[in-house]
Amino acid sequence: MKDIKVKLINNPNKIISYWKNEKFTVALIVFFGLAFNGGTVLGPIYQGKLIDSILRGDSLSTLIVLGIKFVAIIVTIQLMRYFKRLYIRRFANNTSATMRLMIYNNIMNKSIIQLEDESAGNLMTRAISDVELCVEGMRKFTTEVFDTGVLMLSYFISMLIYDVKITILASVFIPVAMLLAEKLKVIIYKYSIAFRNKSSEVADLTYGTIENAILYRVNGIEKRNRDKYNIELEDLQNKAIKAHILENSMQPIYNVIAMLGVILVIYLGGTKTIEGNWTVGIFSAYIAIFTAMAVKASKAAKLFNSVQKSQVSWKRIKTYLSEYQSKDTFANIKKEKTSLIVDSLSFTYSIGKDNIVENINFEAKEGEIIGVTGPIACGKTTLGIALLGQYPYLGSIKVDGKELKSYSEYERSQMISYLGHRPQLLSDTIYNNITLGEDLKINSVLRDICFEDDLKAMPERESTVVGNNGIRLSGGQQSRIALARTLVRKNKIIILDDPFSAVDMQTEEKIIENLRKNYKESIIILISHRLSIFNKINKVLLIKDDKSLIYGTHNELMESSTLYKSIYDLQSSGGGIDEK
Ligand SMILES: Nc1ncnc2c1ncn2[C@@H]1O[C@H](COP(=O)(O)OP(=O)(O)OP(=O)(O)O)[C@@H](O)[C@H]1O
Repeated sequence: MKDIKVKLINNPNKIISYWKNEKFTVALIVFFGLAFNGGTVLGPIYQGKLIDSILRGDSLSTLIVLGIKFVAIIVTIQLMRYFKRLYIRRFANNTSATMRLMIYNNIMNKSIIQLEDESAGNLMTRAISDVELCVEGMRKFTTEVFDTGVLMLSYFISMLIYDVKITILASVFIPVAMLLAEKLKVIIYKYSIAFRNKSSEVADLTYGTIENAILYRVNGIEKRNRDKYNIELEDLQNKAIKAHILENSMQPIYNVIAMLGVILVIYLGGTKTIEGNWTVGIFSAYIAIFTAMAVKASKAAKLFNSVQKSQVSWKRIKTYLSEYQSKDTFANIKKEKTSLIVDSLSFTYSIGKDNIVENINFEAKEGEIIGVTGPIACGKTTLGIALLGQYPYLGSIKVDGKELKSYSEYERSQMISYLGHRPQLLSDTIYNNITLGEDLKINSVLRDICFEDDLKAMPERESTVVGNNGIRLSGGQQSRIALARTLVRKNKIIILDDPFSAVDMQTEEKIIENLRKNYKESIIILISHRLSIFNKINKVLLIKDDKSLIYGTHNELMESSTLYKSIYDLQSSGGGIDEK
């Protein structure tokens, strides 16, 4: 199927928009749907004419002409059916792609706070599986508008043309079957939603189990976890049975109700035929049309059910469908010297909660490395995150004289790079992990992070695939590749949170030396517990337990802060800040 284009859509949270978005395809569906379903009735009509012609003893040539017409009608109708199906499938594919794009766009535009609230990955996986169900319901609905709606209408009209009284009397049972199906959908909906929710829970549990398999094994809790998983699976099965049993067990009942009218058709139509008011061919055509209509009507429940199921999915994805926002990639960043002025900065993750860091003041200029240290949980990581400007903050963070929050998100991403605690490596090559798909030279950054010897031992060099989360690399290699990613663009401000925890002290020293030499246009914020290299950097920010600060050079802090001096001395003699 060619020329499937993913189109942006207005009002993506209204389901009708998806039909509007595919106007041309929908027009073709309507054309072929009307032609196929409207024309289908001609099949039994011509079949009846053929029977009458045989009974009348018409000549062979008349029979052949009638036979050819009959075959031509059948072939044309089937062709119409083929095109109707083709375009409905195209509508479904396009809609599915559009919905996925809108969900992707919505997630990509969520703020960092919203993304932390719900795991973006899980959310996306769940929403995508709902897209499939929802679109399947939309496809069935579109199909059934013609296969049930138009078809039944054309059957009904042709039956009325044959005989109004018989048609009205015999068709009375059909709305009863449809009404029953319609009423039961509420109950089916209830069970269906319980099944879908459980299914999501089990999916989450499955992902969690895969992710934590080794943890469970090492700690000997595999059995406990398996037992819990089994209980959840049993519950899922029960809910699946309840959701499906009612839906499927009702079908024969609808059939019987809808078909009750056939008794009347046989009696009244038969009498009419015996009396000579109908030919055998008309009688046969009428029975065929009525039976087809009754069967269609009894299957209307399927339509209601599929619409109902798709509504369940639609409700779940609806909240993730919002107007497309293209990411702006315009950056107005000063080329000249970088400066950072932090004034009375206070920050907490959730509005209304106590500040985690408070009244932070310091200044830095390009070429400087600023160390941030302090006891466990004093807020070092939090300060690093606050300096990214992704969360709301109080006070001021000025980069090159302009308030950080007044830069656009894209500009901030171009000015500041950040290395968090976890290396967050992609299951890709070393090169792609560093460049994130951009065309960048990485030789010098590999030298800066002292990775050249490591690379020599890898036959594929920078094309080495690191495995899921960098599993094929050592801890120190993982953290240095993540460090290289943070350094490679030489952003104005580089925030490194504990980058050397998996690196030996000698390598750490060499890397710091490289940073000093080769990143003279950047300001580096180096968060660390380990103070051994703090005598080689420009300034140190010590955050104390009571949230108070000391800012100065290493030598100044050694003189002015007994806390800093004692930590430094302790670590120099083999202890650490945590023991303090
Ligand atoms: N995302 C978060 N939401 C709410 N509170 C958080 C969040 N992250 C950290 N905190 C809280 O902020 C406080 C400071 O944590 P932070 O990680 O900044 O300290 P740290 O000095 O970097 O710690 P460590 O030395 O252990 O690395 C802690 O009390 C922690 O519970």
